[in-house]
Order: sequence, then structure tokens, then C-alpha cells
Amino acid sequence: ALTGHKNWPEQWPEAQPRAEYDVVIVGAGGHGLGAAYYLAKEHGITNVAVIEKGWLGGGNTGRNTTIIRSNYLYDESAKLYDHALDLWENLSTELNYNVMYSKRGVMMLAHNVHDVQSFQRHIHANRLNGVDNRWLTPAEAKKFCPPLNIAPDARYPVMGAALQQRAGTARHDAVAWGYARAAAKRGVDIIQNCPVIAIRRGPDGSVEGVDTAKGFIKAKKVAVSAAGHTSVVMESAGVRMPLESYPLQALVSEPVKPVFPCVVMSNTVHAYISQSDKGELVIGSGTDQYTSYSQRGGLPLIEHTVAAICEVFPIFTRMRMLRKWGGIVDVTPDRSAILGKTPVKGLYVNCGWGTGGFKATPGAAHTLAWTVAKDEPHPINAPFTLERFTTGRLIDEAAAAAVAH
Ligand SMILES: Cc1cc2nc3c(=O)[nH]c(=O)nc-3n(C[C@H](O)[C@H](O)[C@H](O)COP(=O)(O)OP(=O)(O)OC[C@H]3O[C@@H](n4cnc5c(N)ncnc54)[C@H](O)[C@@H]3O)c2cc1C
Ligand SMILES: CSCC(=O)[O-]
Repeated sequence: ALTGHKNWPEQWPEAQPRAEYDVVIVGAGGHGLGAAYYLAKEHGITNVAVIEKGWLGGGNTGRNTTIIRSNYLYDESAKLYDHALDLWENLSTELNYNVMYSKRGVMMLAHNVHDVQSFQRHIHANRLNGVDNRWLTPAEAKKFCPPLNIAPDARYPVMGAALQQRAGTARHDAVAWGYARAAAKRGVDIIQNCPVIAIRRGPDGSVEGVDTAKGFIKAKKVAVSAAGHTSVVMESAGVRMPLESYPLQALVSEPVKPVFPCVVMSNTVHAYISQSDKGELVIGSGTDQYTSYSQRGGLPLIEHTVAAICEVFPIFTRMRMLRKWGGIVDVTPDRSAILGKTPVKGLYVNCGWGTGGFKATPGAAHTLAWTVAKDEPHPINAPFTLERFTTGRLIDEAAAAAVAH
């Protein structure tokens, strides 16, 4: 039973591993915790353990810049990210935890003819898929976001913008905490500070369980949702993943009064910005350009980012930055996720979300749970196979990824 201070939100018990579970999920990020929740809630599978090497939510789920949108180009992507957006709408009620989902709008800036053509192609494709996205002139973009500099003599003048009004932000920690508490209430064990050292396979090649720092845990089904470390974990099962892991950094300013009403992103100047409910400017850009499992990146990238932000938003030139940090993003060749079965019986994988998997969290979790429960992908995640990198049926979303990586 969950206990705690009467005025304090209930948390989750500190579970210790049992000898065997029906399902083990590697990684207590939003995706892994959410998958455990939906396994219990929608499929009645509660003998589940989520194994986390650090603390739950301490990976990219707790380190991202919280942008949520679904304005991707391909039909498959629109279905996956809009499925997530549909689940975001009611997630606070579903989890009884305020995830602070805010539909403040996400505006993608165009600074050259290529940007204009690319974003207008996205807008037309989105409309065919029922995804809200519309074109704004520079003046309309400035009306929507007053701090925006639309001077024609700017280094990268704004030539227009694509606005997804339904898009926005959420409180990333609360997503992990909400899923963790709701999953634990349904009987899921969340085991923290317990790295999975290897996935163990039996004589017939199928999954037998996982070797962890706290011993072997038997399970016929193992789902890996380890983000930047997926390639390492999957290699222990003899599965080579088409992933590269990079540091992706973010930074926040000192808090100020509400001044920035939406989210603005720019592929060309490689920066994006929003303002948290506490008042900090939340800023990010592209990945460092070297592969690494480090959760920190280089200062040159931060210098480039703040220069880009000051160019597009001169009002922020004298803001002081409080802190910067990084996470490890797992990037596929086509910048789309891998979510489904693997060549190993009983082994499932959810990865490759790169710089953009926070927005997908409820949709990725929901379809991963479906895939594990039914041993078949949901129609929505069916196209996101590992095999597409041998068949060539790629889902190239590099443009929609909206940051350089
Ligand atoms: C700085 C930054 C900004 C970002 N901004 C955005 C954004 O604005 N919008 C957006 O959509 N996406 C964004 N992303 C990407 C997004 O954060 C991720 O794609 C998403 O959170 C991945 O969720 P997850 O649950 O798979 O990963 P994580 O939250 O990283 O969870 C994976 C977990 O697996 C654990 N793990 C790893 N190896 C092992 C092991 N061997 N044993 C046990 N546990 C293990 C890790 O400790 C981690 O807790 C950003 C990422 C970063 C780093
Ligand atoms: C880190 S980029 C954020 C996004 O993908 O919208």
C-alpha cells in the first residue's frame, strides 16, 4: 500500500527485484514507465518490472526542453505523433497528476526560400492528415510572438512561419512521476539504481531475462527503452542497432515575467526557445557533432546557440543564463524511431527518438505496451521497424526534426 504524508502526493514504493516477472522493461524514462502503465491498465499485465540504472526520469525525460508537436511530414509520422498529442490532451486526468500540458503553439521560422518551400510542403501534408498547421506572414508571426525580430536587414530575416497552434509544452518531470505512480498503483515494480548489465538469451535464442547489478531477473519478455544507451544494451543480446548517440544540450536563463507566449524553433539558425511557467527562457539547439555517451557537451555549441537567439530575439541580449546541461540522444539514419519487435524472440525495442521523443511519450508508451502484450505492433507503430534499414523503406524526417543532428 502507498503511504506518505497526508498532504504530500503519494509516490511509488522503492521496489527490490523479484526472481521473475512476465515483462521486464529496461529504462525508467517516460517511455518505459508509460509502457508499464499501459501494460497494466490496458492489457491487464501487472507482473512487470521497470529496471532503471539511475533514478527514474533522470535520463532524457528529465532533461529535455519539453516541446510537444506533431507537424511531421510523412503519413506514418503524423499518425504516431498525433496519437501522442491525442493522449497528451487528457494525460493529467488519466494519471491524476498535473503534467501541465500547455497548447501555447509551436512556430517554425522560415529564413530562406528552402525553408519556405519545406514548411509549406509540411503544412499541405499535415492538412491531408488532419494535423493543424498553418502559414503565417512575418507580420502575423510577430503578432503571435511579439519578441520576434522581423527586421528585413536581420542576418537571417524571417520570411514567414509554420504555426501548429495545438502544439506546446508540458512539465517533463511530472510525466515520469505521474506514470511511475500510476504504474506502481497497478502493481508494477519500479527498481531504481539497478543497471541492466546484459540481456540473457536461452539455448533456443529467445530471451530468458536480464542480468543486473542486483542479480539475474527471469522474464520471457524484455522491452528495451534505454534511449542513448539502447545500442549498448541491445548489443548484449547480439542485436546491432543503426543508432548513433550524441550529446544534446539545453540551457535556461534567469526567471523573468511572462514575455514569451509560445515556442519558436528555427532549423536555419539552429536554435529554439520557450518560457517555462517559472519564467526561465528554455533554450536549445542542435547536437554536438561527435558521438558520445556523455551527458554534457561543448561550450562552442552553447555560444552559437545564444548568438542565434540574440539575433532572432534582440530583446533577450542582456539576459543572464543560469545553467546548461545535456542528455544522450539516440539518432537513426532517417531520424525516425524504431518501435517494435526484434529478430530475438521475446525482445522488443523502443529507441531512435533522437532529439524529439519527449513529444511522443504517451504514444510511444501506448504502442510499445500494445506490441509487448500482443507480440505484434499496433498499426500506428508497425512502419517503425528495425528492418526498414535493410529494406530501404525509410521514414526520413530530418527536416521535421527541426534541429541540426
Ligand atoms: C537536452 C535535450 C532536449 C530535448 N528536447 C526535446 C523536446 O523539446 N521535445 C521532444 O520531443 N524531445 C526532446 N528531447 C528528446 C527526448 O528527451 C527523448 O527523446 C525522450 O525523452 C526519450 O524518452 P525515453 O523515456 O526513451 O528516454 P529516457 O528518459 O532517457 O529513459 C531511458 C532510461 O534508460 C535508462 N538506462 C539506460 N541504460 C540502462 C541500463 N543498462 N539499465 C537500466 N536502465 C538504463 C536511463 O538511465 C534512462 O533513465 C530532448 C533531449 C535532450 C537531451
Ligand atoms: C529538441 S527539438 C524539440 C522538438 O523536436 O520539437
